[in-house]
Amino acid sequence: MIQAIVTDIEGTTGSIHFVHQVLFPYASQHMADFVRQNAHQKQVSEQLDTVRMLADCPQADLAQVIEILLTWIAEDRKATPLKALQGILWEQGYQNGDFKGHVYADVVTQLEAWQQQGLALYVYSSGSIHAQKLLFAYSEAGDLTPLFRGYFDTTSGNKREVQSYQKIAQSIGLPAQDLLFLSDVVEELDAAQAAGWKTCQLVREPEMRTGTHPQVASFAHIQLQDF
Ligand SMILES: CSCCC(=O)C(=O)COP(=O)(O)O
Ligand SMILES: [Mg+2]
Repeated sequence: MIQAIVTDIEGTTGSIHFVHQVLFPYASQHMADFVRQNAHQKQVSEQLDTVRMLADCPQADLAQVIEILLTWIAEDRKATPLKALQGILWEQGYQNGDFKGHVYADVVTQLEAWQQQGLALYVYSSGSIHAQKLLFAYSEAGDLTPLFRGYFDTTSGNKREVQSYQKIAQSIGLPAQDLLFLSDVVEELDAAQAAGWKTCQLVREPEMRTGTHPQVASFAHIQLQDF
């Protein structure tokens, strides 16, 4: 019996458009100034050092690190230090009211219903935990953070790797077969399934109908008794 639901964000709880046409452009636009102004802060300098290490450029100066970060944003690289910096940087955008987190209406209704039924709800996204909390705290539907019991990001591992789901199941403290993972990306669902999880693919756009996982177009169509 499903006891906990873990959901992806981009393409699942909210639109791909919001992430790629609002959040990523905001990060690209503000990254250089943000890095230059905050490079001396520990939480930023540590991430910049990790960027240098991952890029195999230990001597890179600030201008080069900024170039690497901008390239990674353009490539949609799920690199943990980039995601950490984006999270810090987006905070200002949310606080200024430059944008609100996009969440589909069916998601809000269904998450509330599941919470009422006693299910434990979690998020697993490549965006940093800080970025996840911001998106749901400043969502178009208001502060949705009380819905979630916990958050997981790439510090638990890559979303396409089986071990990430094993680690998250251990952290949640429930058997894998009692966990349902919701995502739009088949490779992520394949990894969760290989770890013993139940899976369901969100197909928000018809052209995304690929793979062999159970598919729904909306959270409203997810029937937990079918898993
Ligand atoms: C957490 S908000 C920003 C989302 C993001 O940065 C991203 O890369 C989307 O990843 P997801 O795993 O939710 O598809
Ligand atoms: Mg996704």
